[in-house]
Amino acid sequence: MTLDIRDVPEADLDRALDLSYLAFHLSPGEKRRNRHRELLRRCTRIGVYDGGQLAGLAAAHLLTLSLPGGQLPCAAVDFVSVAPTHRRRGVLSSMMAELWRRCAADGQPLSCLWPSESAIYGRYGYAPATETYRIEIDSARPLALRVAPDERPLRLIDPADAPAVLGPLFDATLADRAGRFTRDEAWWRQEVLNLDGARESGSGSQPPGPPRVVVLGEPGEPPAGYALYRADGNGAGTVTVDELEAESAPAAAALWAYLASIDLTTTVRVQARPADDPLLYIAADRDQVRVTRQEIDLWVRLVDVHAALTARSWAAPVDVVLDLRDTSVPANAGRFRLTVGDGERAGAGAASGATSGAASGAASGATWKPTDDAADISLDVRELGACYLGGTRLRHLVRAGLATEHTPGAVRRLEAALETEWLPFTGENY
Ligand SMILES: CC(=O)SCCNC(=O)CCNC(=O)[C@H](O)C(C)(C)COP(=O)(O)OP(=O)(O)OC[C@H]1O[C@@H](n2cnc3c(N)ncnc32)[C@H](O)[C@@H]1OP(=O)(O)O
Repeated sequence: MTLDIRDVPEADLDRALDLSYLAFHLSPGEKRRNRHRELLRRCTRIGVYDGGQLAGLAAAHLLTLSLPGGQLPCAAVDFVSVAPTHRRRGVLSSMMAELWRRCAADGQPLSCLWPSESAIYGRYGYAPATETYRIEIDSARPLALRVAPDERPLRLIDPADAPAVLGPLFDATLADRAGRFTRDEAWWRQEVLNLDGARESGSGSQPPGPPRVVVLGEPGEPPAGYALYRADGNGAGTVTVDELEAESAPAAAALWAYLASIDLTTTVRVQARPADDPLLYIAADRDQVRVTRQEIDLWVRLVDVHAALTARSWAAPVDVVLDLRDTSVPANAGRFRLTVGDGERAGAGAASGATSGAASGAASGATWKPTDDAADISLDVRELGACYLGGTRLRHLVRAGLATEHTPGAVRRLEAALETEWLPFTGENY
């Protein structure tokens, strides 16, 4: 069997979708298929051909991910499918190797994905980097909060107007939360608001199509917060919250109080919230606001460690030598000195919301240089990726035996530099 790895041309988009549906056991209708075709058309597409047969497919959306104090282009892997007749012969491994080459050529220092099975992607250097909570509010009674709600008016707006009205507030959140994707108008319309109704939104009895959009603030002024939600039922129904952003705790309190007071509903179900969501602290009765599920969210891979480390901001100065293992991308492997000389300046980038553009190493104040000096810490690129957005504590990985500290105190110092004000959060899927 001679396998040939090459780009999947647009002419093969339908074959690629058929392979994907075969691998995932799906039979979508025309609307969903059209959506998938359009998504796949915009992706980088790597195919493995066995003669005339497409036997393997890996695609990557070209997205931009928020980092502590910045943003970087990110290859967001999707549609990974190998024909059942060709599995376990290294097809996936060959596609991942090709993906690293493409990332280097296309200037994407990061890659991310949601795995179909957690056991698959660690071997390729991916690690869980963000976490999400599912939250349920018992709204059969008024929501008791310890913070007085912002008293500005709430209004429902046409979802078609939402990208323009909500976009600036969402963009501002990127400076606080690493792990989020930037959005353009098309992303808002199709992926977030489902304006064409092609996305598989609406679980169970929840209606598909666009969500309700409620905005906090005086008309004509920038909103202080918003929520995207759906309501169903008749008497004991459920409000399902897709997204909620607020500029302050009182603004968030106003929106949560609104969602919990919608008539004919008794439960508010929140699909994805950060693990440090202020709601968990301002709820006066924590029995009324329960975390019903805790999940790994986004998996991240540092494809170009130098670009990744010099693009983020750092919370404290640090000077450590890391002995880094990377079996898939050898250019990352070796002993390197990470120096962040000016912690104050590095932190200021995040505080001022310096989020525009791609890699901007100048703002981070970090250098990452090869060295012959003895290592302070040894670890795999997978563990560095887990800590990169600030969601995993390096000391926990050392305690778990996945990284080694050679110089006492080095792990604490690096951990202090990696720390972020808020935990990273993704909160949406593509
Ligand atoms: C981001 C995404 O799109 S996630 C979606 C992934 N796709 C799916 O789940 C669809 C159904 N499954 C498939 O299409 C295939 O089985 C794939 C893509 C998961 C694996 O493709 P294959 O070509 O069989 O993988 P390949 O032969 O390259 O295996 C590489 C390694 O991963 C391991 N591996 C592959 N699949 C799995 C799995 N499901 N669970 C655990 N290990 C796995 C192999 O054992 C092998 O290990 P080794 O390097 O130690 O020998």
